[in-house]
Amino acid sequence: MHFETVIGLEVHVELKTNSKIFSNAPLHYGHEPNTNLSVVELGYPGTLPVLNETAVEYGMKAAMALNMQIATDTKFDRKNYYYPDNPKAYQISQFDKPIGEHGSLDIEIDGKKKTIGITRLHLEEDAGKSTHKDDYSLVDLNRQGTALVEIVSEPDIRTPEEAYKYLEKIKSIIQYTGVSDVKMEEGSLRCDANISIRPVGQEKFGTKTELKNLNSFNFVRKGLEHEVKRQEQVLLSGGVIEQETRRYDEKTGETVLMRIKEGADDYRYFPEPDLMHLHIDDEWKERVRASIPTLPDELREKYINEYDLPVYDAEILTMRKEMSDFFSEMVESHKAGPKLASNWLMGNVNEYLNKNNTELEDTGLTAENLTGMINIIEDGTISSKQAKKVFSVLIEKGGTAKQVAKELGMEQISDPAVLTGMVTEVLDANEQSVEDYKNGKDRAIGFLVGQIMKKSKGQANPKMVNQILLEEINKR
Ligand SMILES: Nc1ncnc2c1ncn2[C@@H]1O[C@H](COP(=O)(O)OP(=O)(O)OP(=O)(O)O)[C@@H](O)[C@H]1O
Ligand SMILES: [Mg+2]
Ligand SMILES: [Mg+2]
Repeated sequence: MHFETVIGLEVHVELKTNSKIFSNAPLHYGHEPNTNLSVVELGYPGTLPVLNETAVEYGMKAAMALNMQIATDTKFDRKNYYYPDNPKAYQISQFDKPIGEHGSLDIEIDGKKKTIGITRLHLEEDAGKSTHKDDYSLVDLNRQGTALVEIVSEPDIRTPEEAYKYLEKIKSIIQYTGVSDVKMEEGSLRCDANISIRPVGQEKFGTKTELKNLNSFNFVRKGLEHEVKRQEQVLLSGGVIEQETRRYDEKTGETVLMRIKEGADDYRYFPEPDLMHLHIDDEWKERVRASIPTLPDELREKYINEYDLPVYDAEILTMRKEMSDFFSEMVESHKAGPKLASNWLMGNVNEYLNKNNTELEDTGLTAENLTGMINIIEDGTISSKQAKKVFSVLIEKGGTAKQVAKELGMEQISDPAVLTGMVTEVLDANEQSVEDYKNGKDRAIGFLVGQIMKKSKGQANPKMVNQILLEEINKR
């Protein structure tokens, strides 16, 4: 029997607000445990939540960037559950009136566009963080009350690879809006993956399991791949899939049972009595909409159509906003050739960023100086080999390419008069080679070029040397 896979993803994104969603406690990643707290997060009786306006705007921004309709009337609800990292014993979330609905995003699979529906985006507060040791557990409530959006996809995803692409796209779009750092390693982007299989041709969905503890996009893909196989085995051996939550184990690459999944009824959702309905008028919506920058899909089209970049280049350059801003500045403000600019960014620059695990904005490189370097390669001031050394200095320390090349003593000799002088000297000293060349031994040229390069300590412009050499030989 052949099965088809059905996947729906829940993505949680922490919003980069200065304070928490329902209190003025500050937000900092990596602070001493249990220091960024107020009585609201601690659930003291008699405390009241106050909604953070920026969190609402950030939620709207993310929802708009994902092509969603923004609610005019929205409200908050209590989702009740007890866990040590949730001292109030409920989470304020949104149940039946989320801030955003009916969205979508496009992914590309084998060169074809596929649209994935997004059911909803709702605002909620994050829980604290538990760390489990051998015989005890630690609770850090700093994260408690952090503004969060949950973005729930339609079950439109059909393969683990599509799930991977969907996550990359969501990450990129949210990163462009600036409402979150979307760093999976710091937990500001997290993903739960729901998955079921059904016999090919069957319309009704199979029972789903939900995978948690997926700490990278790669683990999401691997966890789903494993879960497809596991569910197939269960069904083929006559078993049934239980609706359950499973944990992905990074060491074994397998998924293991965590708990039988609660249904929505178990949470006893009810309207949050301490917060009023929130009305979002058109004026507010439009103000927020106007603050959304050009998003990656639109930029990608522009790079392909206006700058003639290959699809691959356009895709890589538009993944992160810093990168596309940098590229656009090179091309638009400093008139760099798009393909040359792209080659450097996708090649040496990306290689450096990956190797050093750093971001473009934390290096010494500027769009102006990288363009300047490309220009002095083009006009022959430095060779492309020398450029590698100049580049290292530019990205590590900064400076202009001209100045760095001068400091490294590597400016190419491109003055025709100086080069002609060198060529003449070498020809005078190697009459036999000149003779050989005239008798058809082409290899003699290589020897002569070598002598000139040696004389110039490698600094002669090779293109010009070749040209002048041939002219001077022909004169003899
Ligand atoms: N049969 C199915 N197979 C695979 N995915 C499914 C199936 N049915 C629903 N889904 C997906 O599962 C996800 C359910 O997420 P949702 O947030 O609505 O519920 P939940 O996981 O029960 O709630 P909670 O936020 O409490 O975890 C959605 O992305 C949906 O597309
Ligand atoms: Mg959910
Ligand atoms: Mg879920």
